[in-house]
Order: sequence, then structure tokens, then C-alpha cells
Amino acid sequence: MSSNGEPTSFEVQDSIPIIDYSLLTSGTANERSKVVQDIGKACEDWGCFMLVNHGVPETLIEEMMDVSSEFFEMTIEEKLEFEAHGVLDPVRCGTGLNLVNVNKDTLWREYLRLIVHPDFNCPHKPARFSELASDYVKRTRAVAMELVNGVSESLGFESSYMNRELNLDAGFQLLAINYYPSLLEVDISRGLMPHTDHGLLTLLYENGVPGLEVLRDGKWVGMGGGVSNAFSIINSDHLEIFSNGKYKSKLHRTVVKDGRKRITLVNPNGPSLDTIVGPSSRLVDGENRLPRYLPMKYRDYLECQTKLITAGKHAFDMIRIDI
Ligand SMILES: O=C(O)CCC(=O)C(=O)O
Ligand SMILES: [Fe+2]
Repeated sequence: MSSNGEPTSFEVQDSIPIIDYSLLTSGTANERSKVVQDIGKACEDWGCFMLVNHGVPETLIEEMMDVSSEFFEMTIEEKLEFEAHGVLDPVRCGTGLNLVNVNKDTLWREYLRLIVHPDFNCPHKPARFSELASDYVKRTRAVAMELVNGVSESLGFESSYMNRELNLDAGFQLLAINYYPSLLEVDISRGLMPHTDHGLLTLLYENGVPGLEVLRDGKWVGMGGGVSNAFSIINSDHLEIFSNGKYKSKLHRTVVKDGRKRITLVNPNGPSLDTIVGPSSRLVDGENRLPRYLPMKYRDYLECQTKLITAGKHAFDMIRIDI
């Protein structure tokens, strides 16, 4: 227990860690250094955590949920204007996992993926979508960048090290909105196959309908439910690569059993597309600390991943070095 009687992050054995973002931005030096430690422990031990007191206004999040719902409830003809093509198309709408046509009988969701940084892209309808999304992604990006600074410190670096090395000022940020329709409307089960995300950290906000699960010691553990007004934060592939395997990319999936529609606002946050990402040179040497991953340009990784996914493979398998 902390001095005021509140439970601290790691007292509850084997439950997803909870990190208080406000301690990172406005805590005392001691509080900040403790929360940096907690972030490091969460990234290493769990590969994910819940983020509370993040400062993104709840009203903005609610409006984003409403406008996203309006988007997906447009007619198919209207949505076809934004149909998915290449992985780097600025706006793409589709179904299934990335470009794969998953079996509709077992897994189903619709998605809209927008590249929102370095340039902001958004469908021109519904009318207030663009304004809301632009505000939302600026705020979530600020949270993500602050978290990366904390992660950088937790690895023993100065807080700006990862930002600089990975050219995060020109970083690639997506807003992926997932829509799992209500079971009363469509008689199908909804979800998303087990996968890891590209980038450094994914921020995910759900509309109160649970479904996200992470793999922990061979078992799927529900994430999100029970902690109100929180982001789920998930380690992604390039964090594992850059940390040379210390902070593993987290396998997750979605299984929606609740009859209500589920909407998630998901922000993968990556380096700039032209950054060649490999293990940090500060974490490897030619002797005891060998690199475990081959360097690869982030853009190539994304393109390669999309091609491989149809064959059920993962780009990670191409760059992982077996020691
Ligand atoms: O919508 C969810 O529950 C998970 C989404 C996700 O993992 C993704 O979009 O990569
Ligand atoms: Fe994901």
C-alpha cells in the first residue's frame, strides 16, 4: 500500500499492472522515478499495462466513439469510397485482419485505418469526424511520446534517447478504429486473431464492451475490463527489436462475447518510416551482448509483414537471430 492507502501498481499478484500517467508528467522527482521503474517492470514482465489519469478528456473520447459508430453505420456504398488497398494508403476501410479475408463465420470486425502522423488523414464524412480525430490523435500522440520517454529512461537511457534514435518527431502514427457489430444485428461471432502490432507502443481505448485478451504464461487473460477510463498499452514489435529482446512484443487477440457492439480506438506509434530499426547500439556489443534481431527499415517491415501475413507468417521470423 502507498502512504494514502491506495494500492500501488504491483501489489496484486498477477493482475495487469496499472500505471498512473500523471506521476510521469507532474509527479515529484521521486514519484517520477518510481513510475519509470514500474513502466519498465510492466514492459518486461507483462508486455502491457493499463494507463490511468492520462488527461485525454472523456468527452472527446465519447464523441470519437459516437462519430466512429456513425462512420461504420454508413451504407456499404458510402464506405467503399475508403476501401482498403495498400498498407500505406492514408485512409483505408476494410474487414478482417489487415488485408486477409478471414473466415466470416469465426472472426469478424470492420476497421478504418488512418495515417495521422507525420501527416493527418481522415475521411471527409461524417462532418465532424476530421476535427474530432485531429484533436484526439494530437492528445494520444503526446501521451505516447511521454510514455516512450519513460520507457527510454527505464532502459537506462536519457529520456530523449529513443525519440532521437528512432526519429519520432517524424514518427508514423496510425489511428485504427475497430468496429465489432452488435450480435443483435448480425449473426456472426466477432474478434481478431492472435497477433502482435508493429511500432513501439500501441494505445487502445475501448467503449466499455470487453474483448481484448493478452497471452500470459500460456493463458489468455482479459485486458481492459474493470479499470474505468483507462488506455490499454501494449508492447509492439519495434520495442522488442530496439530493446534487443528485453521488452517483448505482446501477443494479443480479441474475442467479443458480449452482445453489444464494441468499438476500439487504437493508436500504433512507430518510428519514422525511413528509420532502420535494429537493437540499440548501447545494448549490444561484439562479445556478451549479441544482437538478436537484424536491422530493417520500418517501411520495409510494414510492407513485408502485410505480404507475409497472407501466408500465416510474421516479419519477426525473418529478422530474429537465433543465438
Ligand atoms: O480492437 C481490439 O480489441 C484489438 C485491436 C487490435 O489489436 C489492433 O487493431 O491491432
Ligand atoms: Fe493489435
